[in-house]
Amino acid sequence: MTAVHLGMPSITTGPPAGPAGRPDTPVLLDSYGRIATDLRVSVTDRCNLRCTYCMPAEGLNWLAKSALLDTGELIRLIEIAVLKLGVTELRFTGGEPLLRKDLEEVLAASAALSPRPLLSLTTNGIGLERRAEALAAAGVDRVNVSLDTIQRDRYAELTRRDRLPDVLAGLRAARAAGLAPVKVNAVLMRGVNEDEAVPLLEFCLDGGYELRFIEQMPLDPQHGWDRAEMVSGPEILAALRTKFTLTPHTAERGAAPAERWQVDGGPATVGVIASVSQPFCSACDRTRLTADGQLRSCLFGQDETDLRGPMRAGATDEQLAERWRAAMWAKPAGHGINEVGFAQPARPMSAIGG
Ligand SMILES: Nc1nc2c(ncn2[C@@H]2O[C@H](COP(=O)(O)OP(=O)(O)OP(=O)(O)O)[C@@H](O)[C@H]2O)c(=O)[nH]1
Ligand SMILES: C[S@@+](CC[C@H](N)C(=O)[O-])C[C@H]1O[C@@H](n2cnc3c(N)ncnc32)[C@H](O)[C@@H]1O
Ligand code: SF4
Ligand code: SF4
Repeated sequence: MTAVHLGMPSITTGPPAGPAGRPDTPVLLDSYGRIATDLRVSVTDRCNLRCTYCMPAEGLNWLAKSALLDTGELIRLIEIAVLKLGVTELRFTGGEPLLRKDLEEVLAASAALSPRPLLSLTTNGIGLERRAEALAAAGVDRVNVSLDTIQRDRYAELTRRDRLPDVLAGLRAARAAGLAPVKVNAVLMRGVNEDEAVPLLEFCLDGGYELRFIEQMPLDPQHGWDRAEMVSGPEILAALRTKFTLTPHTAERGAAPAERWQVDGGPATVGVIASVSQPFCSACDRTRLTADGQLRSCLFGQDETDLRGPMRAGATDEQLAERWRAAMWAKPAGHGINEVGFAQPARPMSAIGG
């Protein structure tokens, strides 16, 4: 599917047009006709791991505490998204979202909204063992845990922290707390862990986790991404097929980044998030909020819209909602990674919210 640009002349019926041809609708519509119903909220840019492909050993220049949205500000923007802008799903991410001590409070406030949004978390799993029950009680529906290797030495090298046992305990705790399905996200890297496609799937089949492999994208702070080094979706599928029979999953994919396959006839599945080799931007339903209150219409966008400044200056809910709608109308068609002249956004993945 290709995104079709909704220019002003093509809109002849329906709601009246707003600024720059935007129809006066309450939802987060963009000029290509997509509606964002999935808000990804980064609650911090900090992390307790240092995955080599994500941040340097010394960490990054973290946002100052005063720059971060506080609990009340976060909840207010979530309320605006759900109650005024038609957002139906919230994903909390980071950095490492479990580093936010007020996460359960934000989750509980989100779960109390009517209509209640779906709530999920993307985490590295450190500390999940201790918090899984509380997260479930606060209203989290499901979690995605990042795990790129099941070899302890390799994990310590790749993340620069010897924490694999904590992550495995976190996965078990999430499953026990009923946060289903528990998904596992893995990035394969050439010469690092590309030999783990099959072992990771065996591990997830054993544990009852839903595994997805992710193509590495140009979002590293070092700007060192190299297309030739990326382990692509087709390569990953070929590796899996040396051991498993994969058949396309019949469920409607919708806006999901992962293309899913049934493993050995099902019901277990494995997914591939091939953002680079098979972009899914034309069906995108995402809007993003950074931990310092900047709105991004696209993971790869060059522009951000400040919500924190106006909010702290006394803007009303409707004024903030209007800024949000206007920013989303200007959302780009796609990430442009495969186009000449592509430029990586200034913020790395960990500061945008992966
Ligand atoms: N290009 C692109 N990639 C994305 C986007 N959102 C997530 N991803 C990629 O998908 C990976 C997994 O994201 P998750 O946080 O698990 O979210 P998800 O796959 O949408 O989650 P589910 O709803 O559980 O399937 C991320 O690490 C990114 O690599 C997006 O909007 N654009
Ligand atoms: C940025 S992290 C944030 C949440 C949490 N710290 C975690 O690791 O799950 C979210 C996801 O982004 C993935 N990621 C980080 N850098 C990436 C890149 N350049 N390309 C693709 N995925 C990336 C990670 O592997 C992880 O699964
Ligand atoms: S991928 Fe997640 S866990 Fe790893 S360094 Fe980045 S933010 Fe931290
Ligand atoms: S790259 Fe941008 S347009 Fe494409 S799926 Fe991600 S957020 Fe949506």
